[in-house]
Amino acid sequence: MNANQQIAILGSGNIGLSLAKGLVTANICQPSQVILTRRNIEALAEYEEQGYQTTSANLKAVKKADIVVLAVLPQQLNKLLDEIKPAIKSEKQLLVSVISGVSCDDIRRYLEMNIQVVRAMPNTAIAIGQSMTCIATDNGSPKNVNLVRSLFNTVGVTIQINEELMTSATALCACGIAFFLRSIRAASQGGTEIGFHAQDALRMAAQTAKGAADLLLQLSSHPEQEIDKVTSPKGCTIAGLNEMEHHGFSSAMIKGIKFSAEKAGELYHED
Ligand SMILES: NC(=O)C1=CN([C@@H]2O[C@H](COP(=O)(O)OP(=O)(O)OC[C@H]3O[C@@H](n4cnc5c(N)ncnc54)[C@H](O)[C@@H]3O)[C@@H](O)[C@H]2O)C=CC1
Ligand SMILES: O=C(O)[C@@H]1CCC=N1
Repeated sequence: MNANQQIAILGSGNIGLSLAKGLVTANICQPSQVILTRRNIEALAEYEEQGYQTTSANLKAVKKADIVVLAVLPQQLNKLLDEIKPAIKSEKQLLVSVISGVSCDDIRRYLEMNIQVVRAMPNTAIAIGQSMTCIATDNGSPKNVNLVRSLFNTVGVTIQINEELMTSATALCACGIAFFLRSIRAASQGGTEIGFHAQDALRMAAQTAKGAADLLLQLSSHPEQEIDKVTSPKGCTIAGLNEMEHHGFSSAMIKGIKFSAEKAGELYHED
């Protein structure tokens, strides 16, 4: 972003604030170029002290912004769109939506406007520059898609996918943070039961998970290839692994991800 541009994040909750922190930490913009909105702006006091613009006035924020990020819950979106519609100029702003289960077309239809919309599905690791962000659009120009990708590339890794796969991307990557965290937590609980203090067990489990992920990412290898290197014949790894599989370890993860993807597809249109 150049120094004159401003980005408005409408709905500065968990993911909106993670995005703001990530962009500032990566030096993409100064806090003063980021307008954070939230209904209760007292919750943003610490951000205001750090130099971010904070307001509950979405309309004013949109008027000032070049890039508008929609970051409210799916069920809060229509009310927000009603509020900001008068300030949206298709030739001025780019709309970026991180909202699960809402298509680019849903947004255009609701606004009754032919504005470019690019969807981005980050995860909360964006706050530390480690997001896996999936990008999709049905009418964004290559220039705008590249702009959004370049923003999110500074706070992790991006991949462009077909929009139909965005609910799947939500389950695998955005919800995925919680799934992997729960498995690390479970490993640490096992570690405590076999003798480590809880704090040590958690650190040991987290670093082991990080090492496992990096083996795949840095060596471009397959999990089973790396697993084969750990499982000594008649050893304790294969014994533990098979015991986990007898209890449905892989199956639980697969079923959970499928269920999560189904739910992601229903979030906007339910109730
Ligand atoms: N939390 C996550 O890891 C991810 C969330 N998402 C999507 O991002 C969106 C937000 O999720 P979270 O940050 O988890 O929810 P959240 O509830 O933490 O944040 C939403 C924020 O929007 C604010 N808000 C609601 N209506 C508003 C309005 N009219 N004007 C201004 N602010 C308003 C709420 O006060 C709240 O702070 C959802 O659509 C979710 O599907 C996408 C990827 C990852
Ligand atoms: O749980 C949710 O609905 C949101 C979407 C992806 C991550 N959190």
